Amino acid sequence: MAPILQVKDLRKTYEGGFEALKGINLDIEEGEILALLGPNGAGKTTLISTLCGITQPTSGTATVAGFDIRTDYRRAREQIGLVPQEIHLEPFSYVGANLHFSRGLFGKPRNDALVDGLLKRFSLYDKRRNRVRELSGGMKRRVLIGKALAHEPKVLFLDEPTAGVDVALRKDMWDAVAELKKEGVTIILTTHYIEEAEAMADRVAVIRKGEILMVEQTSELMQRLGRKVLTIELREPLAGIPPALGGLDLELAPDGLSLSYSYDTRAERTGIAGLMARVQEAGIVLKDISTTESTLEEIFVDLVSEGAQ
Ligand SMILES: Nc1ncnc2c1ncn2[C@@H]1O[C@H](COP(=O)(O)OP(=O)(O)OP(=O)(O)O)[C@@H](O)[C@H]1O
Repeated sequence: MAPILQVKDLRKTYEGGFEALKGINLDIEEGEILALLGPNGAGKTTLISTLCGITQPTSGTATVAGFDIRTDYRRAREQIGLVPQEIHLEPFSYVGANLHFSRGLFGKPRNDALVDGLLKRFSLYDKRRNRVRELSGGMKRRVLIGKALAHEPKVLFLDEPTAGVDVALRKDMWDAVAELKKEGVTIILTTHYIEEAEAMADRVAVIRKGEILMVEQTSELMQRLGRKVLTIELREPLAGIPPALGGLDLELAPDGLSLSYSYDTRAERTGIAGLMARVQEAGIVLKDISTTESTLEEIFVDLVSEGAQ
């Protein structure tokens, strides 16, 4: 099956000459969750806005469910639900009406059951007759998601869905996204919360200065770039790293009670066996050993700073 979203050499140069997108290529399969990660100003919002027809690309093509975003704009846009970064809602409008109205904008017939279902899913049903201005910030954000889904789009863009949202609501949002995925909705989200990408996304695309540095399965990215740290807890504190362990990439904790050794999981030889033999030879008594893997956050920071050099 053809990818639901196909982006080919998409470029955007803003008036004034700033190149915000420098030839983006990206294919997204139906039902996939892709996290778009990148530092401030990387071009994430520009990419989303371009795909949604809010911003005109300078060159390149993109299709949504086979419809070209330029030559078949209306039909392409119909396939998309957009949850923008900023909350734009008319304060005096009613919650339920927002969803009905949004559906109507796409020329879809009124569907009370569908709108009620969305209101219930996002715990807004009891508030359906309230005005937007009576809602909390988190509730408003949920109205935005309900609105974006009211015309039954195939692809949902979430531009930083959980920015400024408390932990409980963030978890709710993750659950809602997981449920939408089960229904076959394709989701592209931008986030600064890297644990969010790690928890939800099937693939992660890293974008920096208008270019995609990499797109990879979340699990493979972790494995490919992941480093592990072996921590050796000691029975007796060490004042310094003993000469017998010199030349190894070791760090001693400030309290002298643990040594940590960072190694590449991809390497043919991790050096762990040699390290352990030397620890034993040096007469160091161990209390415990553990390993930890780098989080996506660490990988991401590494990648972005590597690119910056
Ligand atoms: N209308 C515009 N005119 C000129 N430059 C713009 C315009 N909109 C965005 N830019 C520039 O394009 C670059 C990419 O911005 P964009 O908003 O796409 O980044 P982002 O990755 O979404 O950032 P953030 O994480 O901060 O939301 C930035 O350098 C920004 O200043």
